[in-house]
Amino acid sequence: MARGTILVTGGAGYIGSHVVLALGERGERVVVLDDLSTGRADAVLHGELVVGDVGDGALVRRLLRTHGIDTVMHFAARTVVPESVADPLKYYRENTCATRSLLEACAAQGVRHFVFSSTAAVYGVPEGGIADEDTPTAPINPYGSSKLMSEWMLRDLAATGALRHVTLRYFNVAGCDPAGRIGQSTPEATLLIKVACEVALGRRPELAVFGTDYPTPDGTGVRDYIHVTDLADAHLRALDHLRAGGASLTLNCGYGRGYSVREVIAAVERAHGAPLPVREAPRRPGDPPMLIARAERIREVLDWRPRHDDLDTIVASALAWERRLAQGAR
Ligand SMILES: NC(=O)c1ccc[n+]([C@@H]2O[C@H](COP(=O)([O-])OP(=O)(O)OC[C@H]3O[C@@H](n4cnc5c(N)ncnc54)[C@H](O)[C@@H]3O)[C@@H](O)[C@H]2O)c1
Ligand SMILES: O=c1ccn([C@@H]2O[C@H](COP(=O)(O)OP(=O)(O)O[C@H]3O[C@H](CO)[C@H](O)[C@H](O)[C@H]3O)[C@@H](O)[C@H]2O)c(=O)[nH]1
Repeated sequence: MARGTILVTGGAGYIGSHVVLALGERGERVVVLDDLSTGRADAVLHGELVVGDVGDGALVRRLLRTHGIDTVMHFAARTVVPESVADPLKYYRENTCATRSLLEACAAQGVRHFVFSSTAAVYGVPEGGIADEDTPTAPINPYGSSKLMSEWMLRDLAATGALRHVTLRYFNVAGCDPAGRIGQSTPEATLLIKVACEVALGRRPELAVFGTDYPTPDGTGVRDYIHVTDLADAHLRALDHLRAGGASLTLNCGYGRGYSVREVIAAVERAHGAPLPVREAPRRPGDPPMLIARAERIREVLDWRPRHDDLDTIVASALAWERRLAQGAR
């Protein structure tokens, strides 16, 4: 069957740009729609970039029609948990309402396949800190709620037979393209590994450890960090699954192992070769103590085989990219 063109929303952002690169390496036809609010045009190394809002229904319908798009990969979103606590309606507008508008356009134009960037934040505080795909969803911050509502709309639309979807619930994504072509360039980043690398290179004065009294082995937050290149591969496999006629799926994307904030700091110190200036700080609003994936299903169903499942590898690639940024790269 002929491969249709893929619309990648948010393809100029951190994760989206890595997936666009992987699609390009496979010779897929790609159109990126991104408003460049946190993404960068020069991170789009493949396909055509259209600058615009994913919530602009008329624009999206025109793109779907004129490019003959049969698959949408939807990354565009606001992604900062504490910001969502402070400004929840922004998250419901930019994540939930924009996704509703996108889905409406997809249904109207006959898009058949949809790959959605969801999040482990839909689980809230799962028992034991570990979640499989059947763990009840109970988000504890508006970011997670905004994404869960999007999941529900997608599920319900798929139930009408309009399209099939793979919803990928990412745990904590980190690291950069091992070849150093693109990386994480998010301005005013809040994610731990990115921030720690900025501190290592003197671009920030210190690293705040948000919470040292969690019920975890060393008192700091525990997360399941997954390399962005392995995550990009999961997207290609999701695409192949849908093209082969596979059923709609919801899958965790993680390695099934957790690291504390202190363990991440130690890994950055190993890669950097020097201690980081660290300050203990209060808990950050909206943060669960521990979030680890049970991630067997994606291996079984998509035959996903991660190749970068190692914290030191993840951190080394993130630090290498940060050095390039410090030298003026994108
Ligand atoms: N980074 C993580 O650890 C993580 C974890 C779980 C889920 N996710 C999800 O993955 C997706 C990508 O996240 P990321 O880390 O690459 O973030 P990012 O901010 O780097 O990328 C988001 C991209 O979407 C664009 N965008 C935002 N709003 C838009 C709009 N209304 N119209 C068009 N473009 C818009 C931004 O300019 C940016 O390029 C998001 O949906 C996020 O919720 C990320
Ligand atoms: O400067 C920092 C930054 C983070 N942390 C801590 O490090 C851990 C990881 O925090 P991140 O900000 O790196 O990531 P989150 O777990 O908050 O959230 C990320 O992963 C989630 C899923 O697990 C969501 O999908 C979300 O999009 C994405 O931001 C948390 O315990 C946090 O408190 C610090 O101590 N200091």
